[in-house]
Amino acid sequence: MFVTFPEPVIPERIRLGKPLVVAVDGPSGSGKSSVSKAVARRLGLAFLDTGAMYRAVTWHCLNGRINLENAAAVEAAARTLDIEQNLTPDGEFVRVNGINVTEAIRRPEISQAVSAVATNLGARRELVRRQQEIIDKCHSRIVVEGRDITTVVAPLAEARLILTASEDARMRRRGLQLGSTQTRAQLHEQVVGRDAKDATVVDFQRAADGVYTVDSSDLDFAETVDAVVNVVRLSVNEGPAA
Ligand SMILES: Nc1ncnc2c1ncn2[C@@H]1O[C@H](COP(=O)(O)OP(=O)(O)O)[C@@H](O)[C@H]1O
Ligand SMILES: Nc1ccn([C@H]2C[C@H](O)[C@@H](COP(=O)(O)OP(=O)(O)O)O2)c(=O)n1
Repeated sequence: MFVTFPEPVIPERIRLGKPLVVAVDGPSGSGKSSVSKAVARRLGLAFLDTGAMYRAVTWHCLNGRINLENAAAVEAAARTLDIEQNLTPDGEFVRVNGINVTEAIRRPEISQAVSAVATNLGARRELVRRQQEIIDKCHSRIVVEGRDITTVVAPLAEARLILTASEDARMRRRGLQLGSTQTRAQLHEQVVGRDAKDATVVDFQRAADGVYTVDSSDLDFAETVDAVVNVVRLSVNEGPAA
C-alpha cells in the first residue's frame, strides 16, 4: 500500500517510553541504512544494521580463508564469531573478534561475496537469533533494518515497512556513495545482481500483510525520512495497515 503524508509528529508512545520496534526491509541502495538511522535519531530509538552482521561474517570468512561455498564452515563461523556493533544511529563501528572492520565490510569485494552468507540458511538462523537478542537488550525501542525484519526477525514490530526505489535511483545513489568509482555494469551487478541472489531466500520486494511501502524514487532524503516517521506514527496510532 502507498500512503501520502501530513507533517510528521512524534508519536505519544515514544514520549511515554513504551516499546516501539520499527522494522525496515528493502532492496540494496533503497536508503534503508541512512534513512533508518535518521528516523532512529529523530525518534530517540536505538538502531541495528543487520546487513552489517552478514558483511562481518563474510569479512571473517574471506580473511580467515574459510571457503564461502562450504556451508557448514560458514554456519560455524556465524555461530562462533564475536560481532560487536554500535546500537545507536551515531558513530558507526563494527568489530569482529576485536578487529575494527567498520570500513572493510563496505568494500566492493565484500558486497560481491556477501550473498553466499545471506543464502546460507544455518548462518541466517544464527544471525536472526542474535538480532532478536539485541532487540530484547534494547528493550524493544529500536529501528532495525535489513531484508527479513518485517517477516522473520520482528514480525510483531509495532511499525513495519518496505523502503523501495526504482533500479535507476538505487544504482545512481550507490554510485554517488562509492565516489563515482564504479561503472554502470559494476553497479548493476552490486545492486540488482546481488538482490536477485538474495531474493532466493527472502522476499524483500513485496510487502507482507500489514506492511507499508514507502517508494523514495521521487523523494529527496529529508522527504523520505518524513515519510517513514509518518508510517511509524500511523502504525502506532491506528495499528497495522489492513
Ligand atoms: N531519498 C533519497 N534521495 C537521495 N539519496 C538518498 C535517498 N535515500 C538514501 N539516499 C542515499 O543513497 C545512498 C544509499 O543509501 P543506503 O542507506 O546505504 O541504502 P541501503 O542501506 O538500502 O543499501 C546513501 O548515500 C544515501 O544517503
Ligand atoms: N536482514 C538481512 C540483512 C542483510 N542481508 C543480506 C543482503 C545483502 O546482500 C547483505 C548486506 O546487506 P546490506 O544491507 O549491508 O546491503 P546494502 O547496503 O543494502 O547493499 O546481507 C540479509 O540477507 N538479511
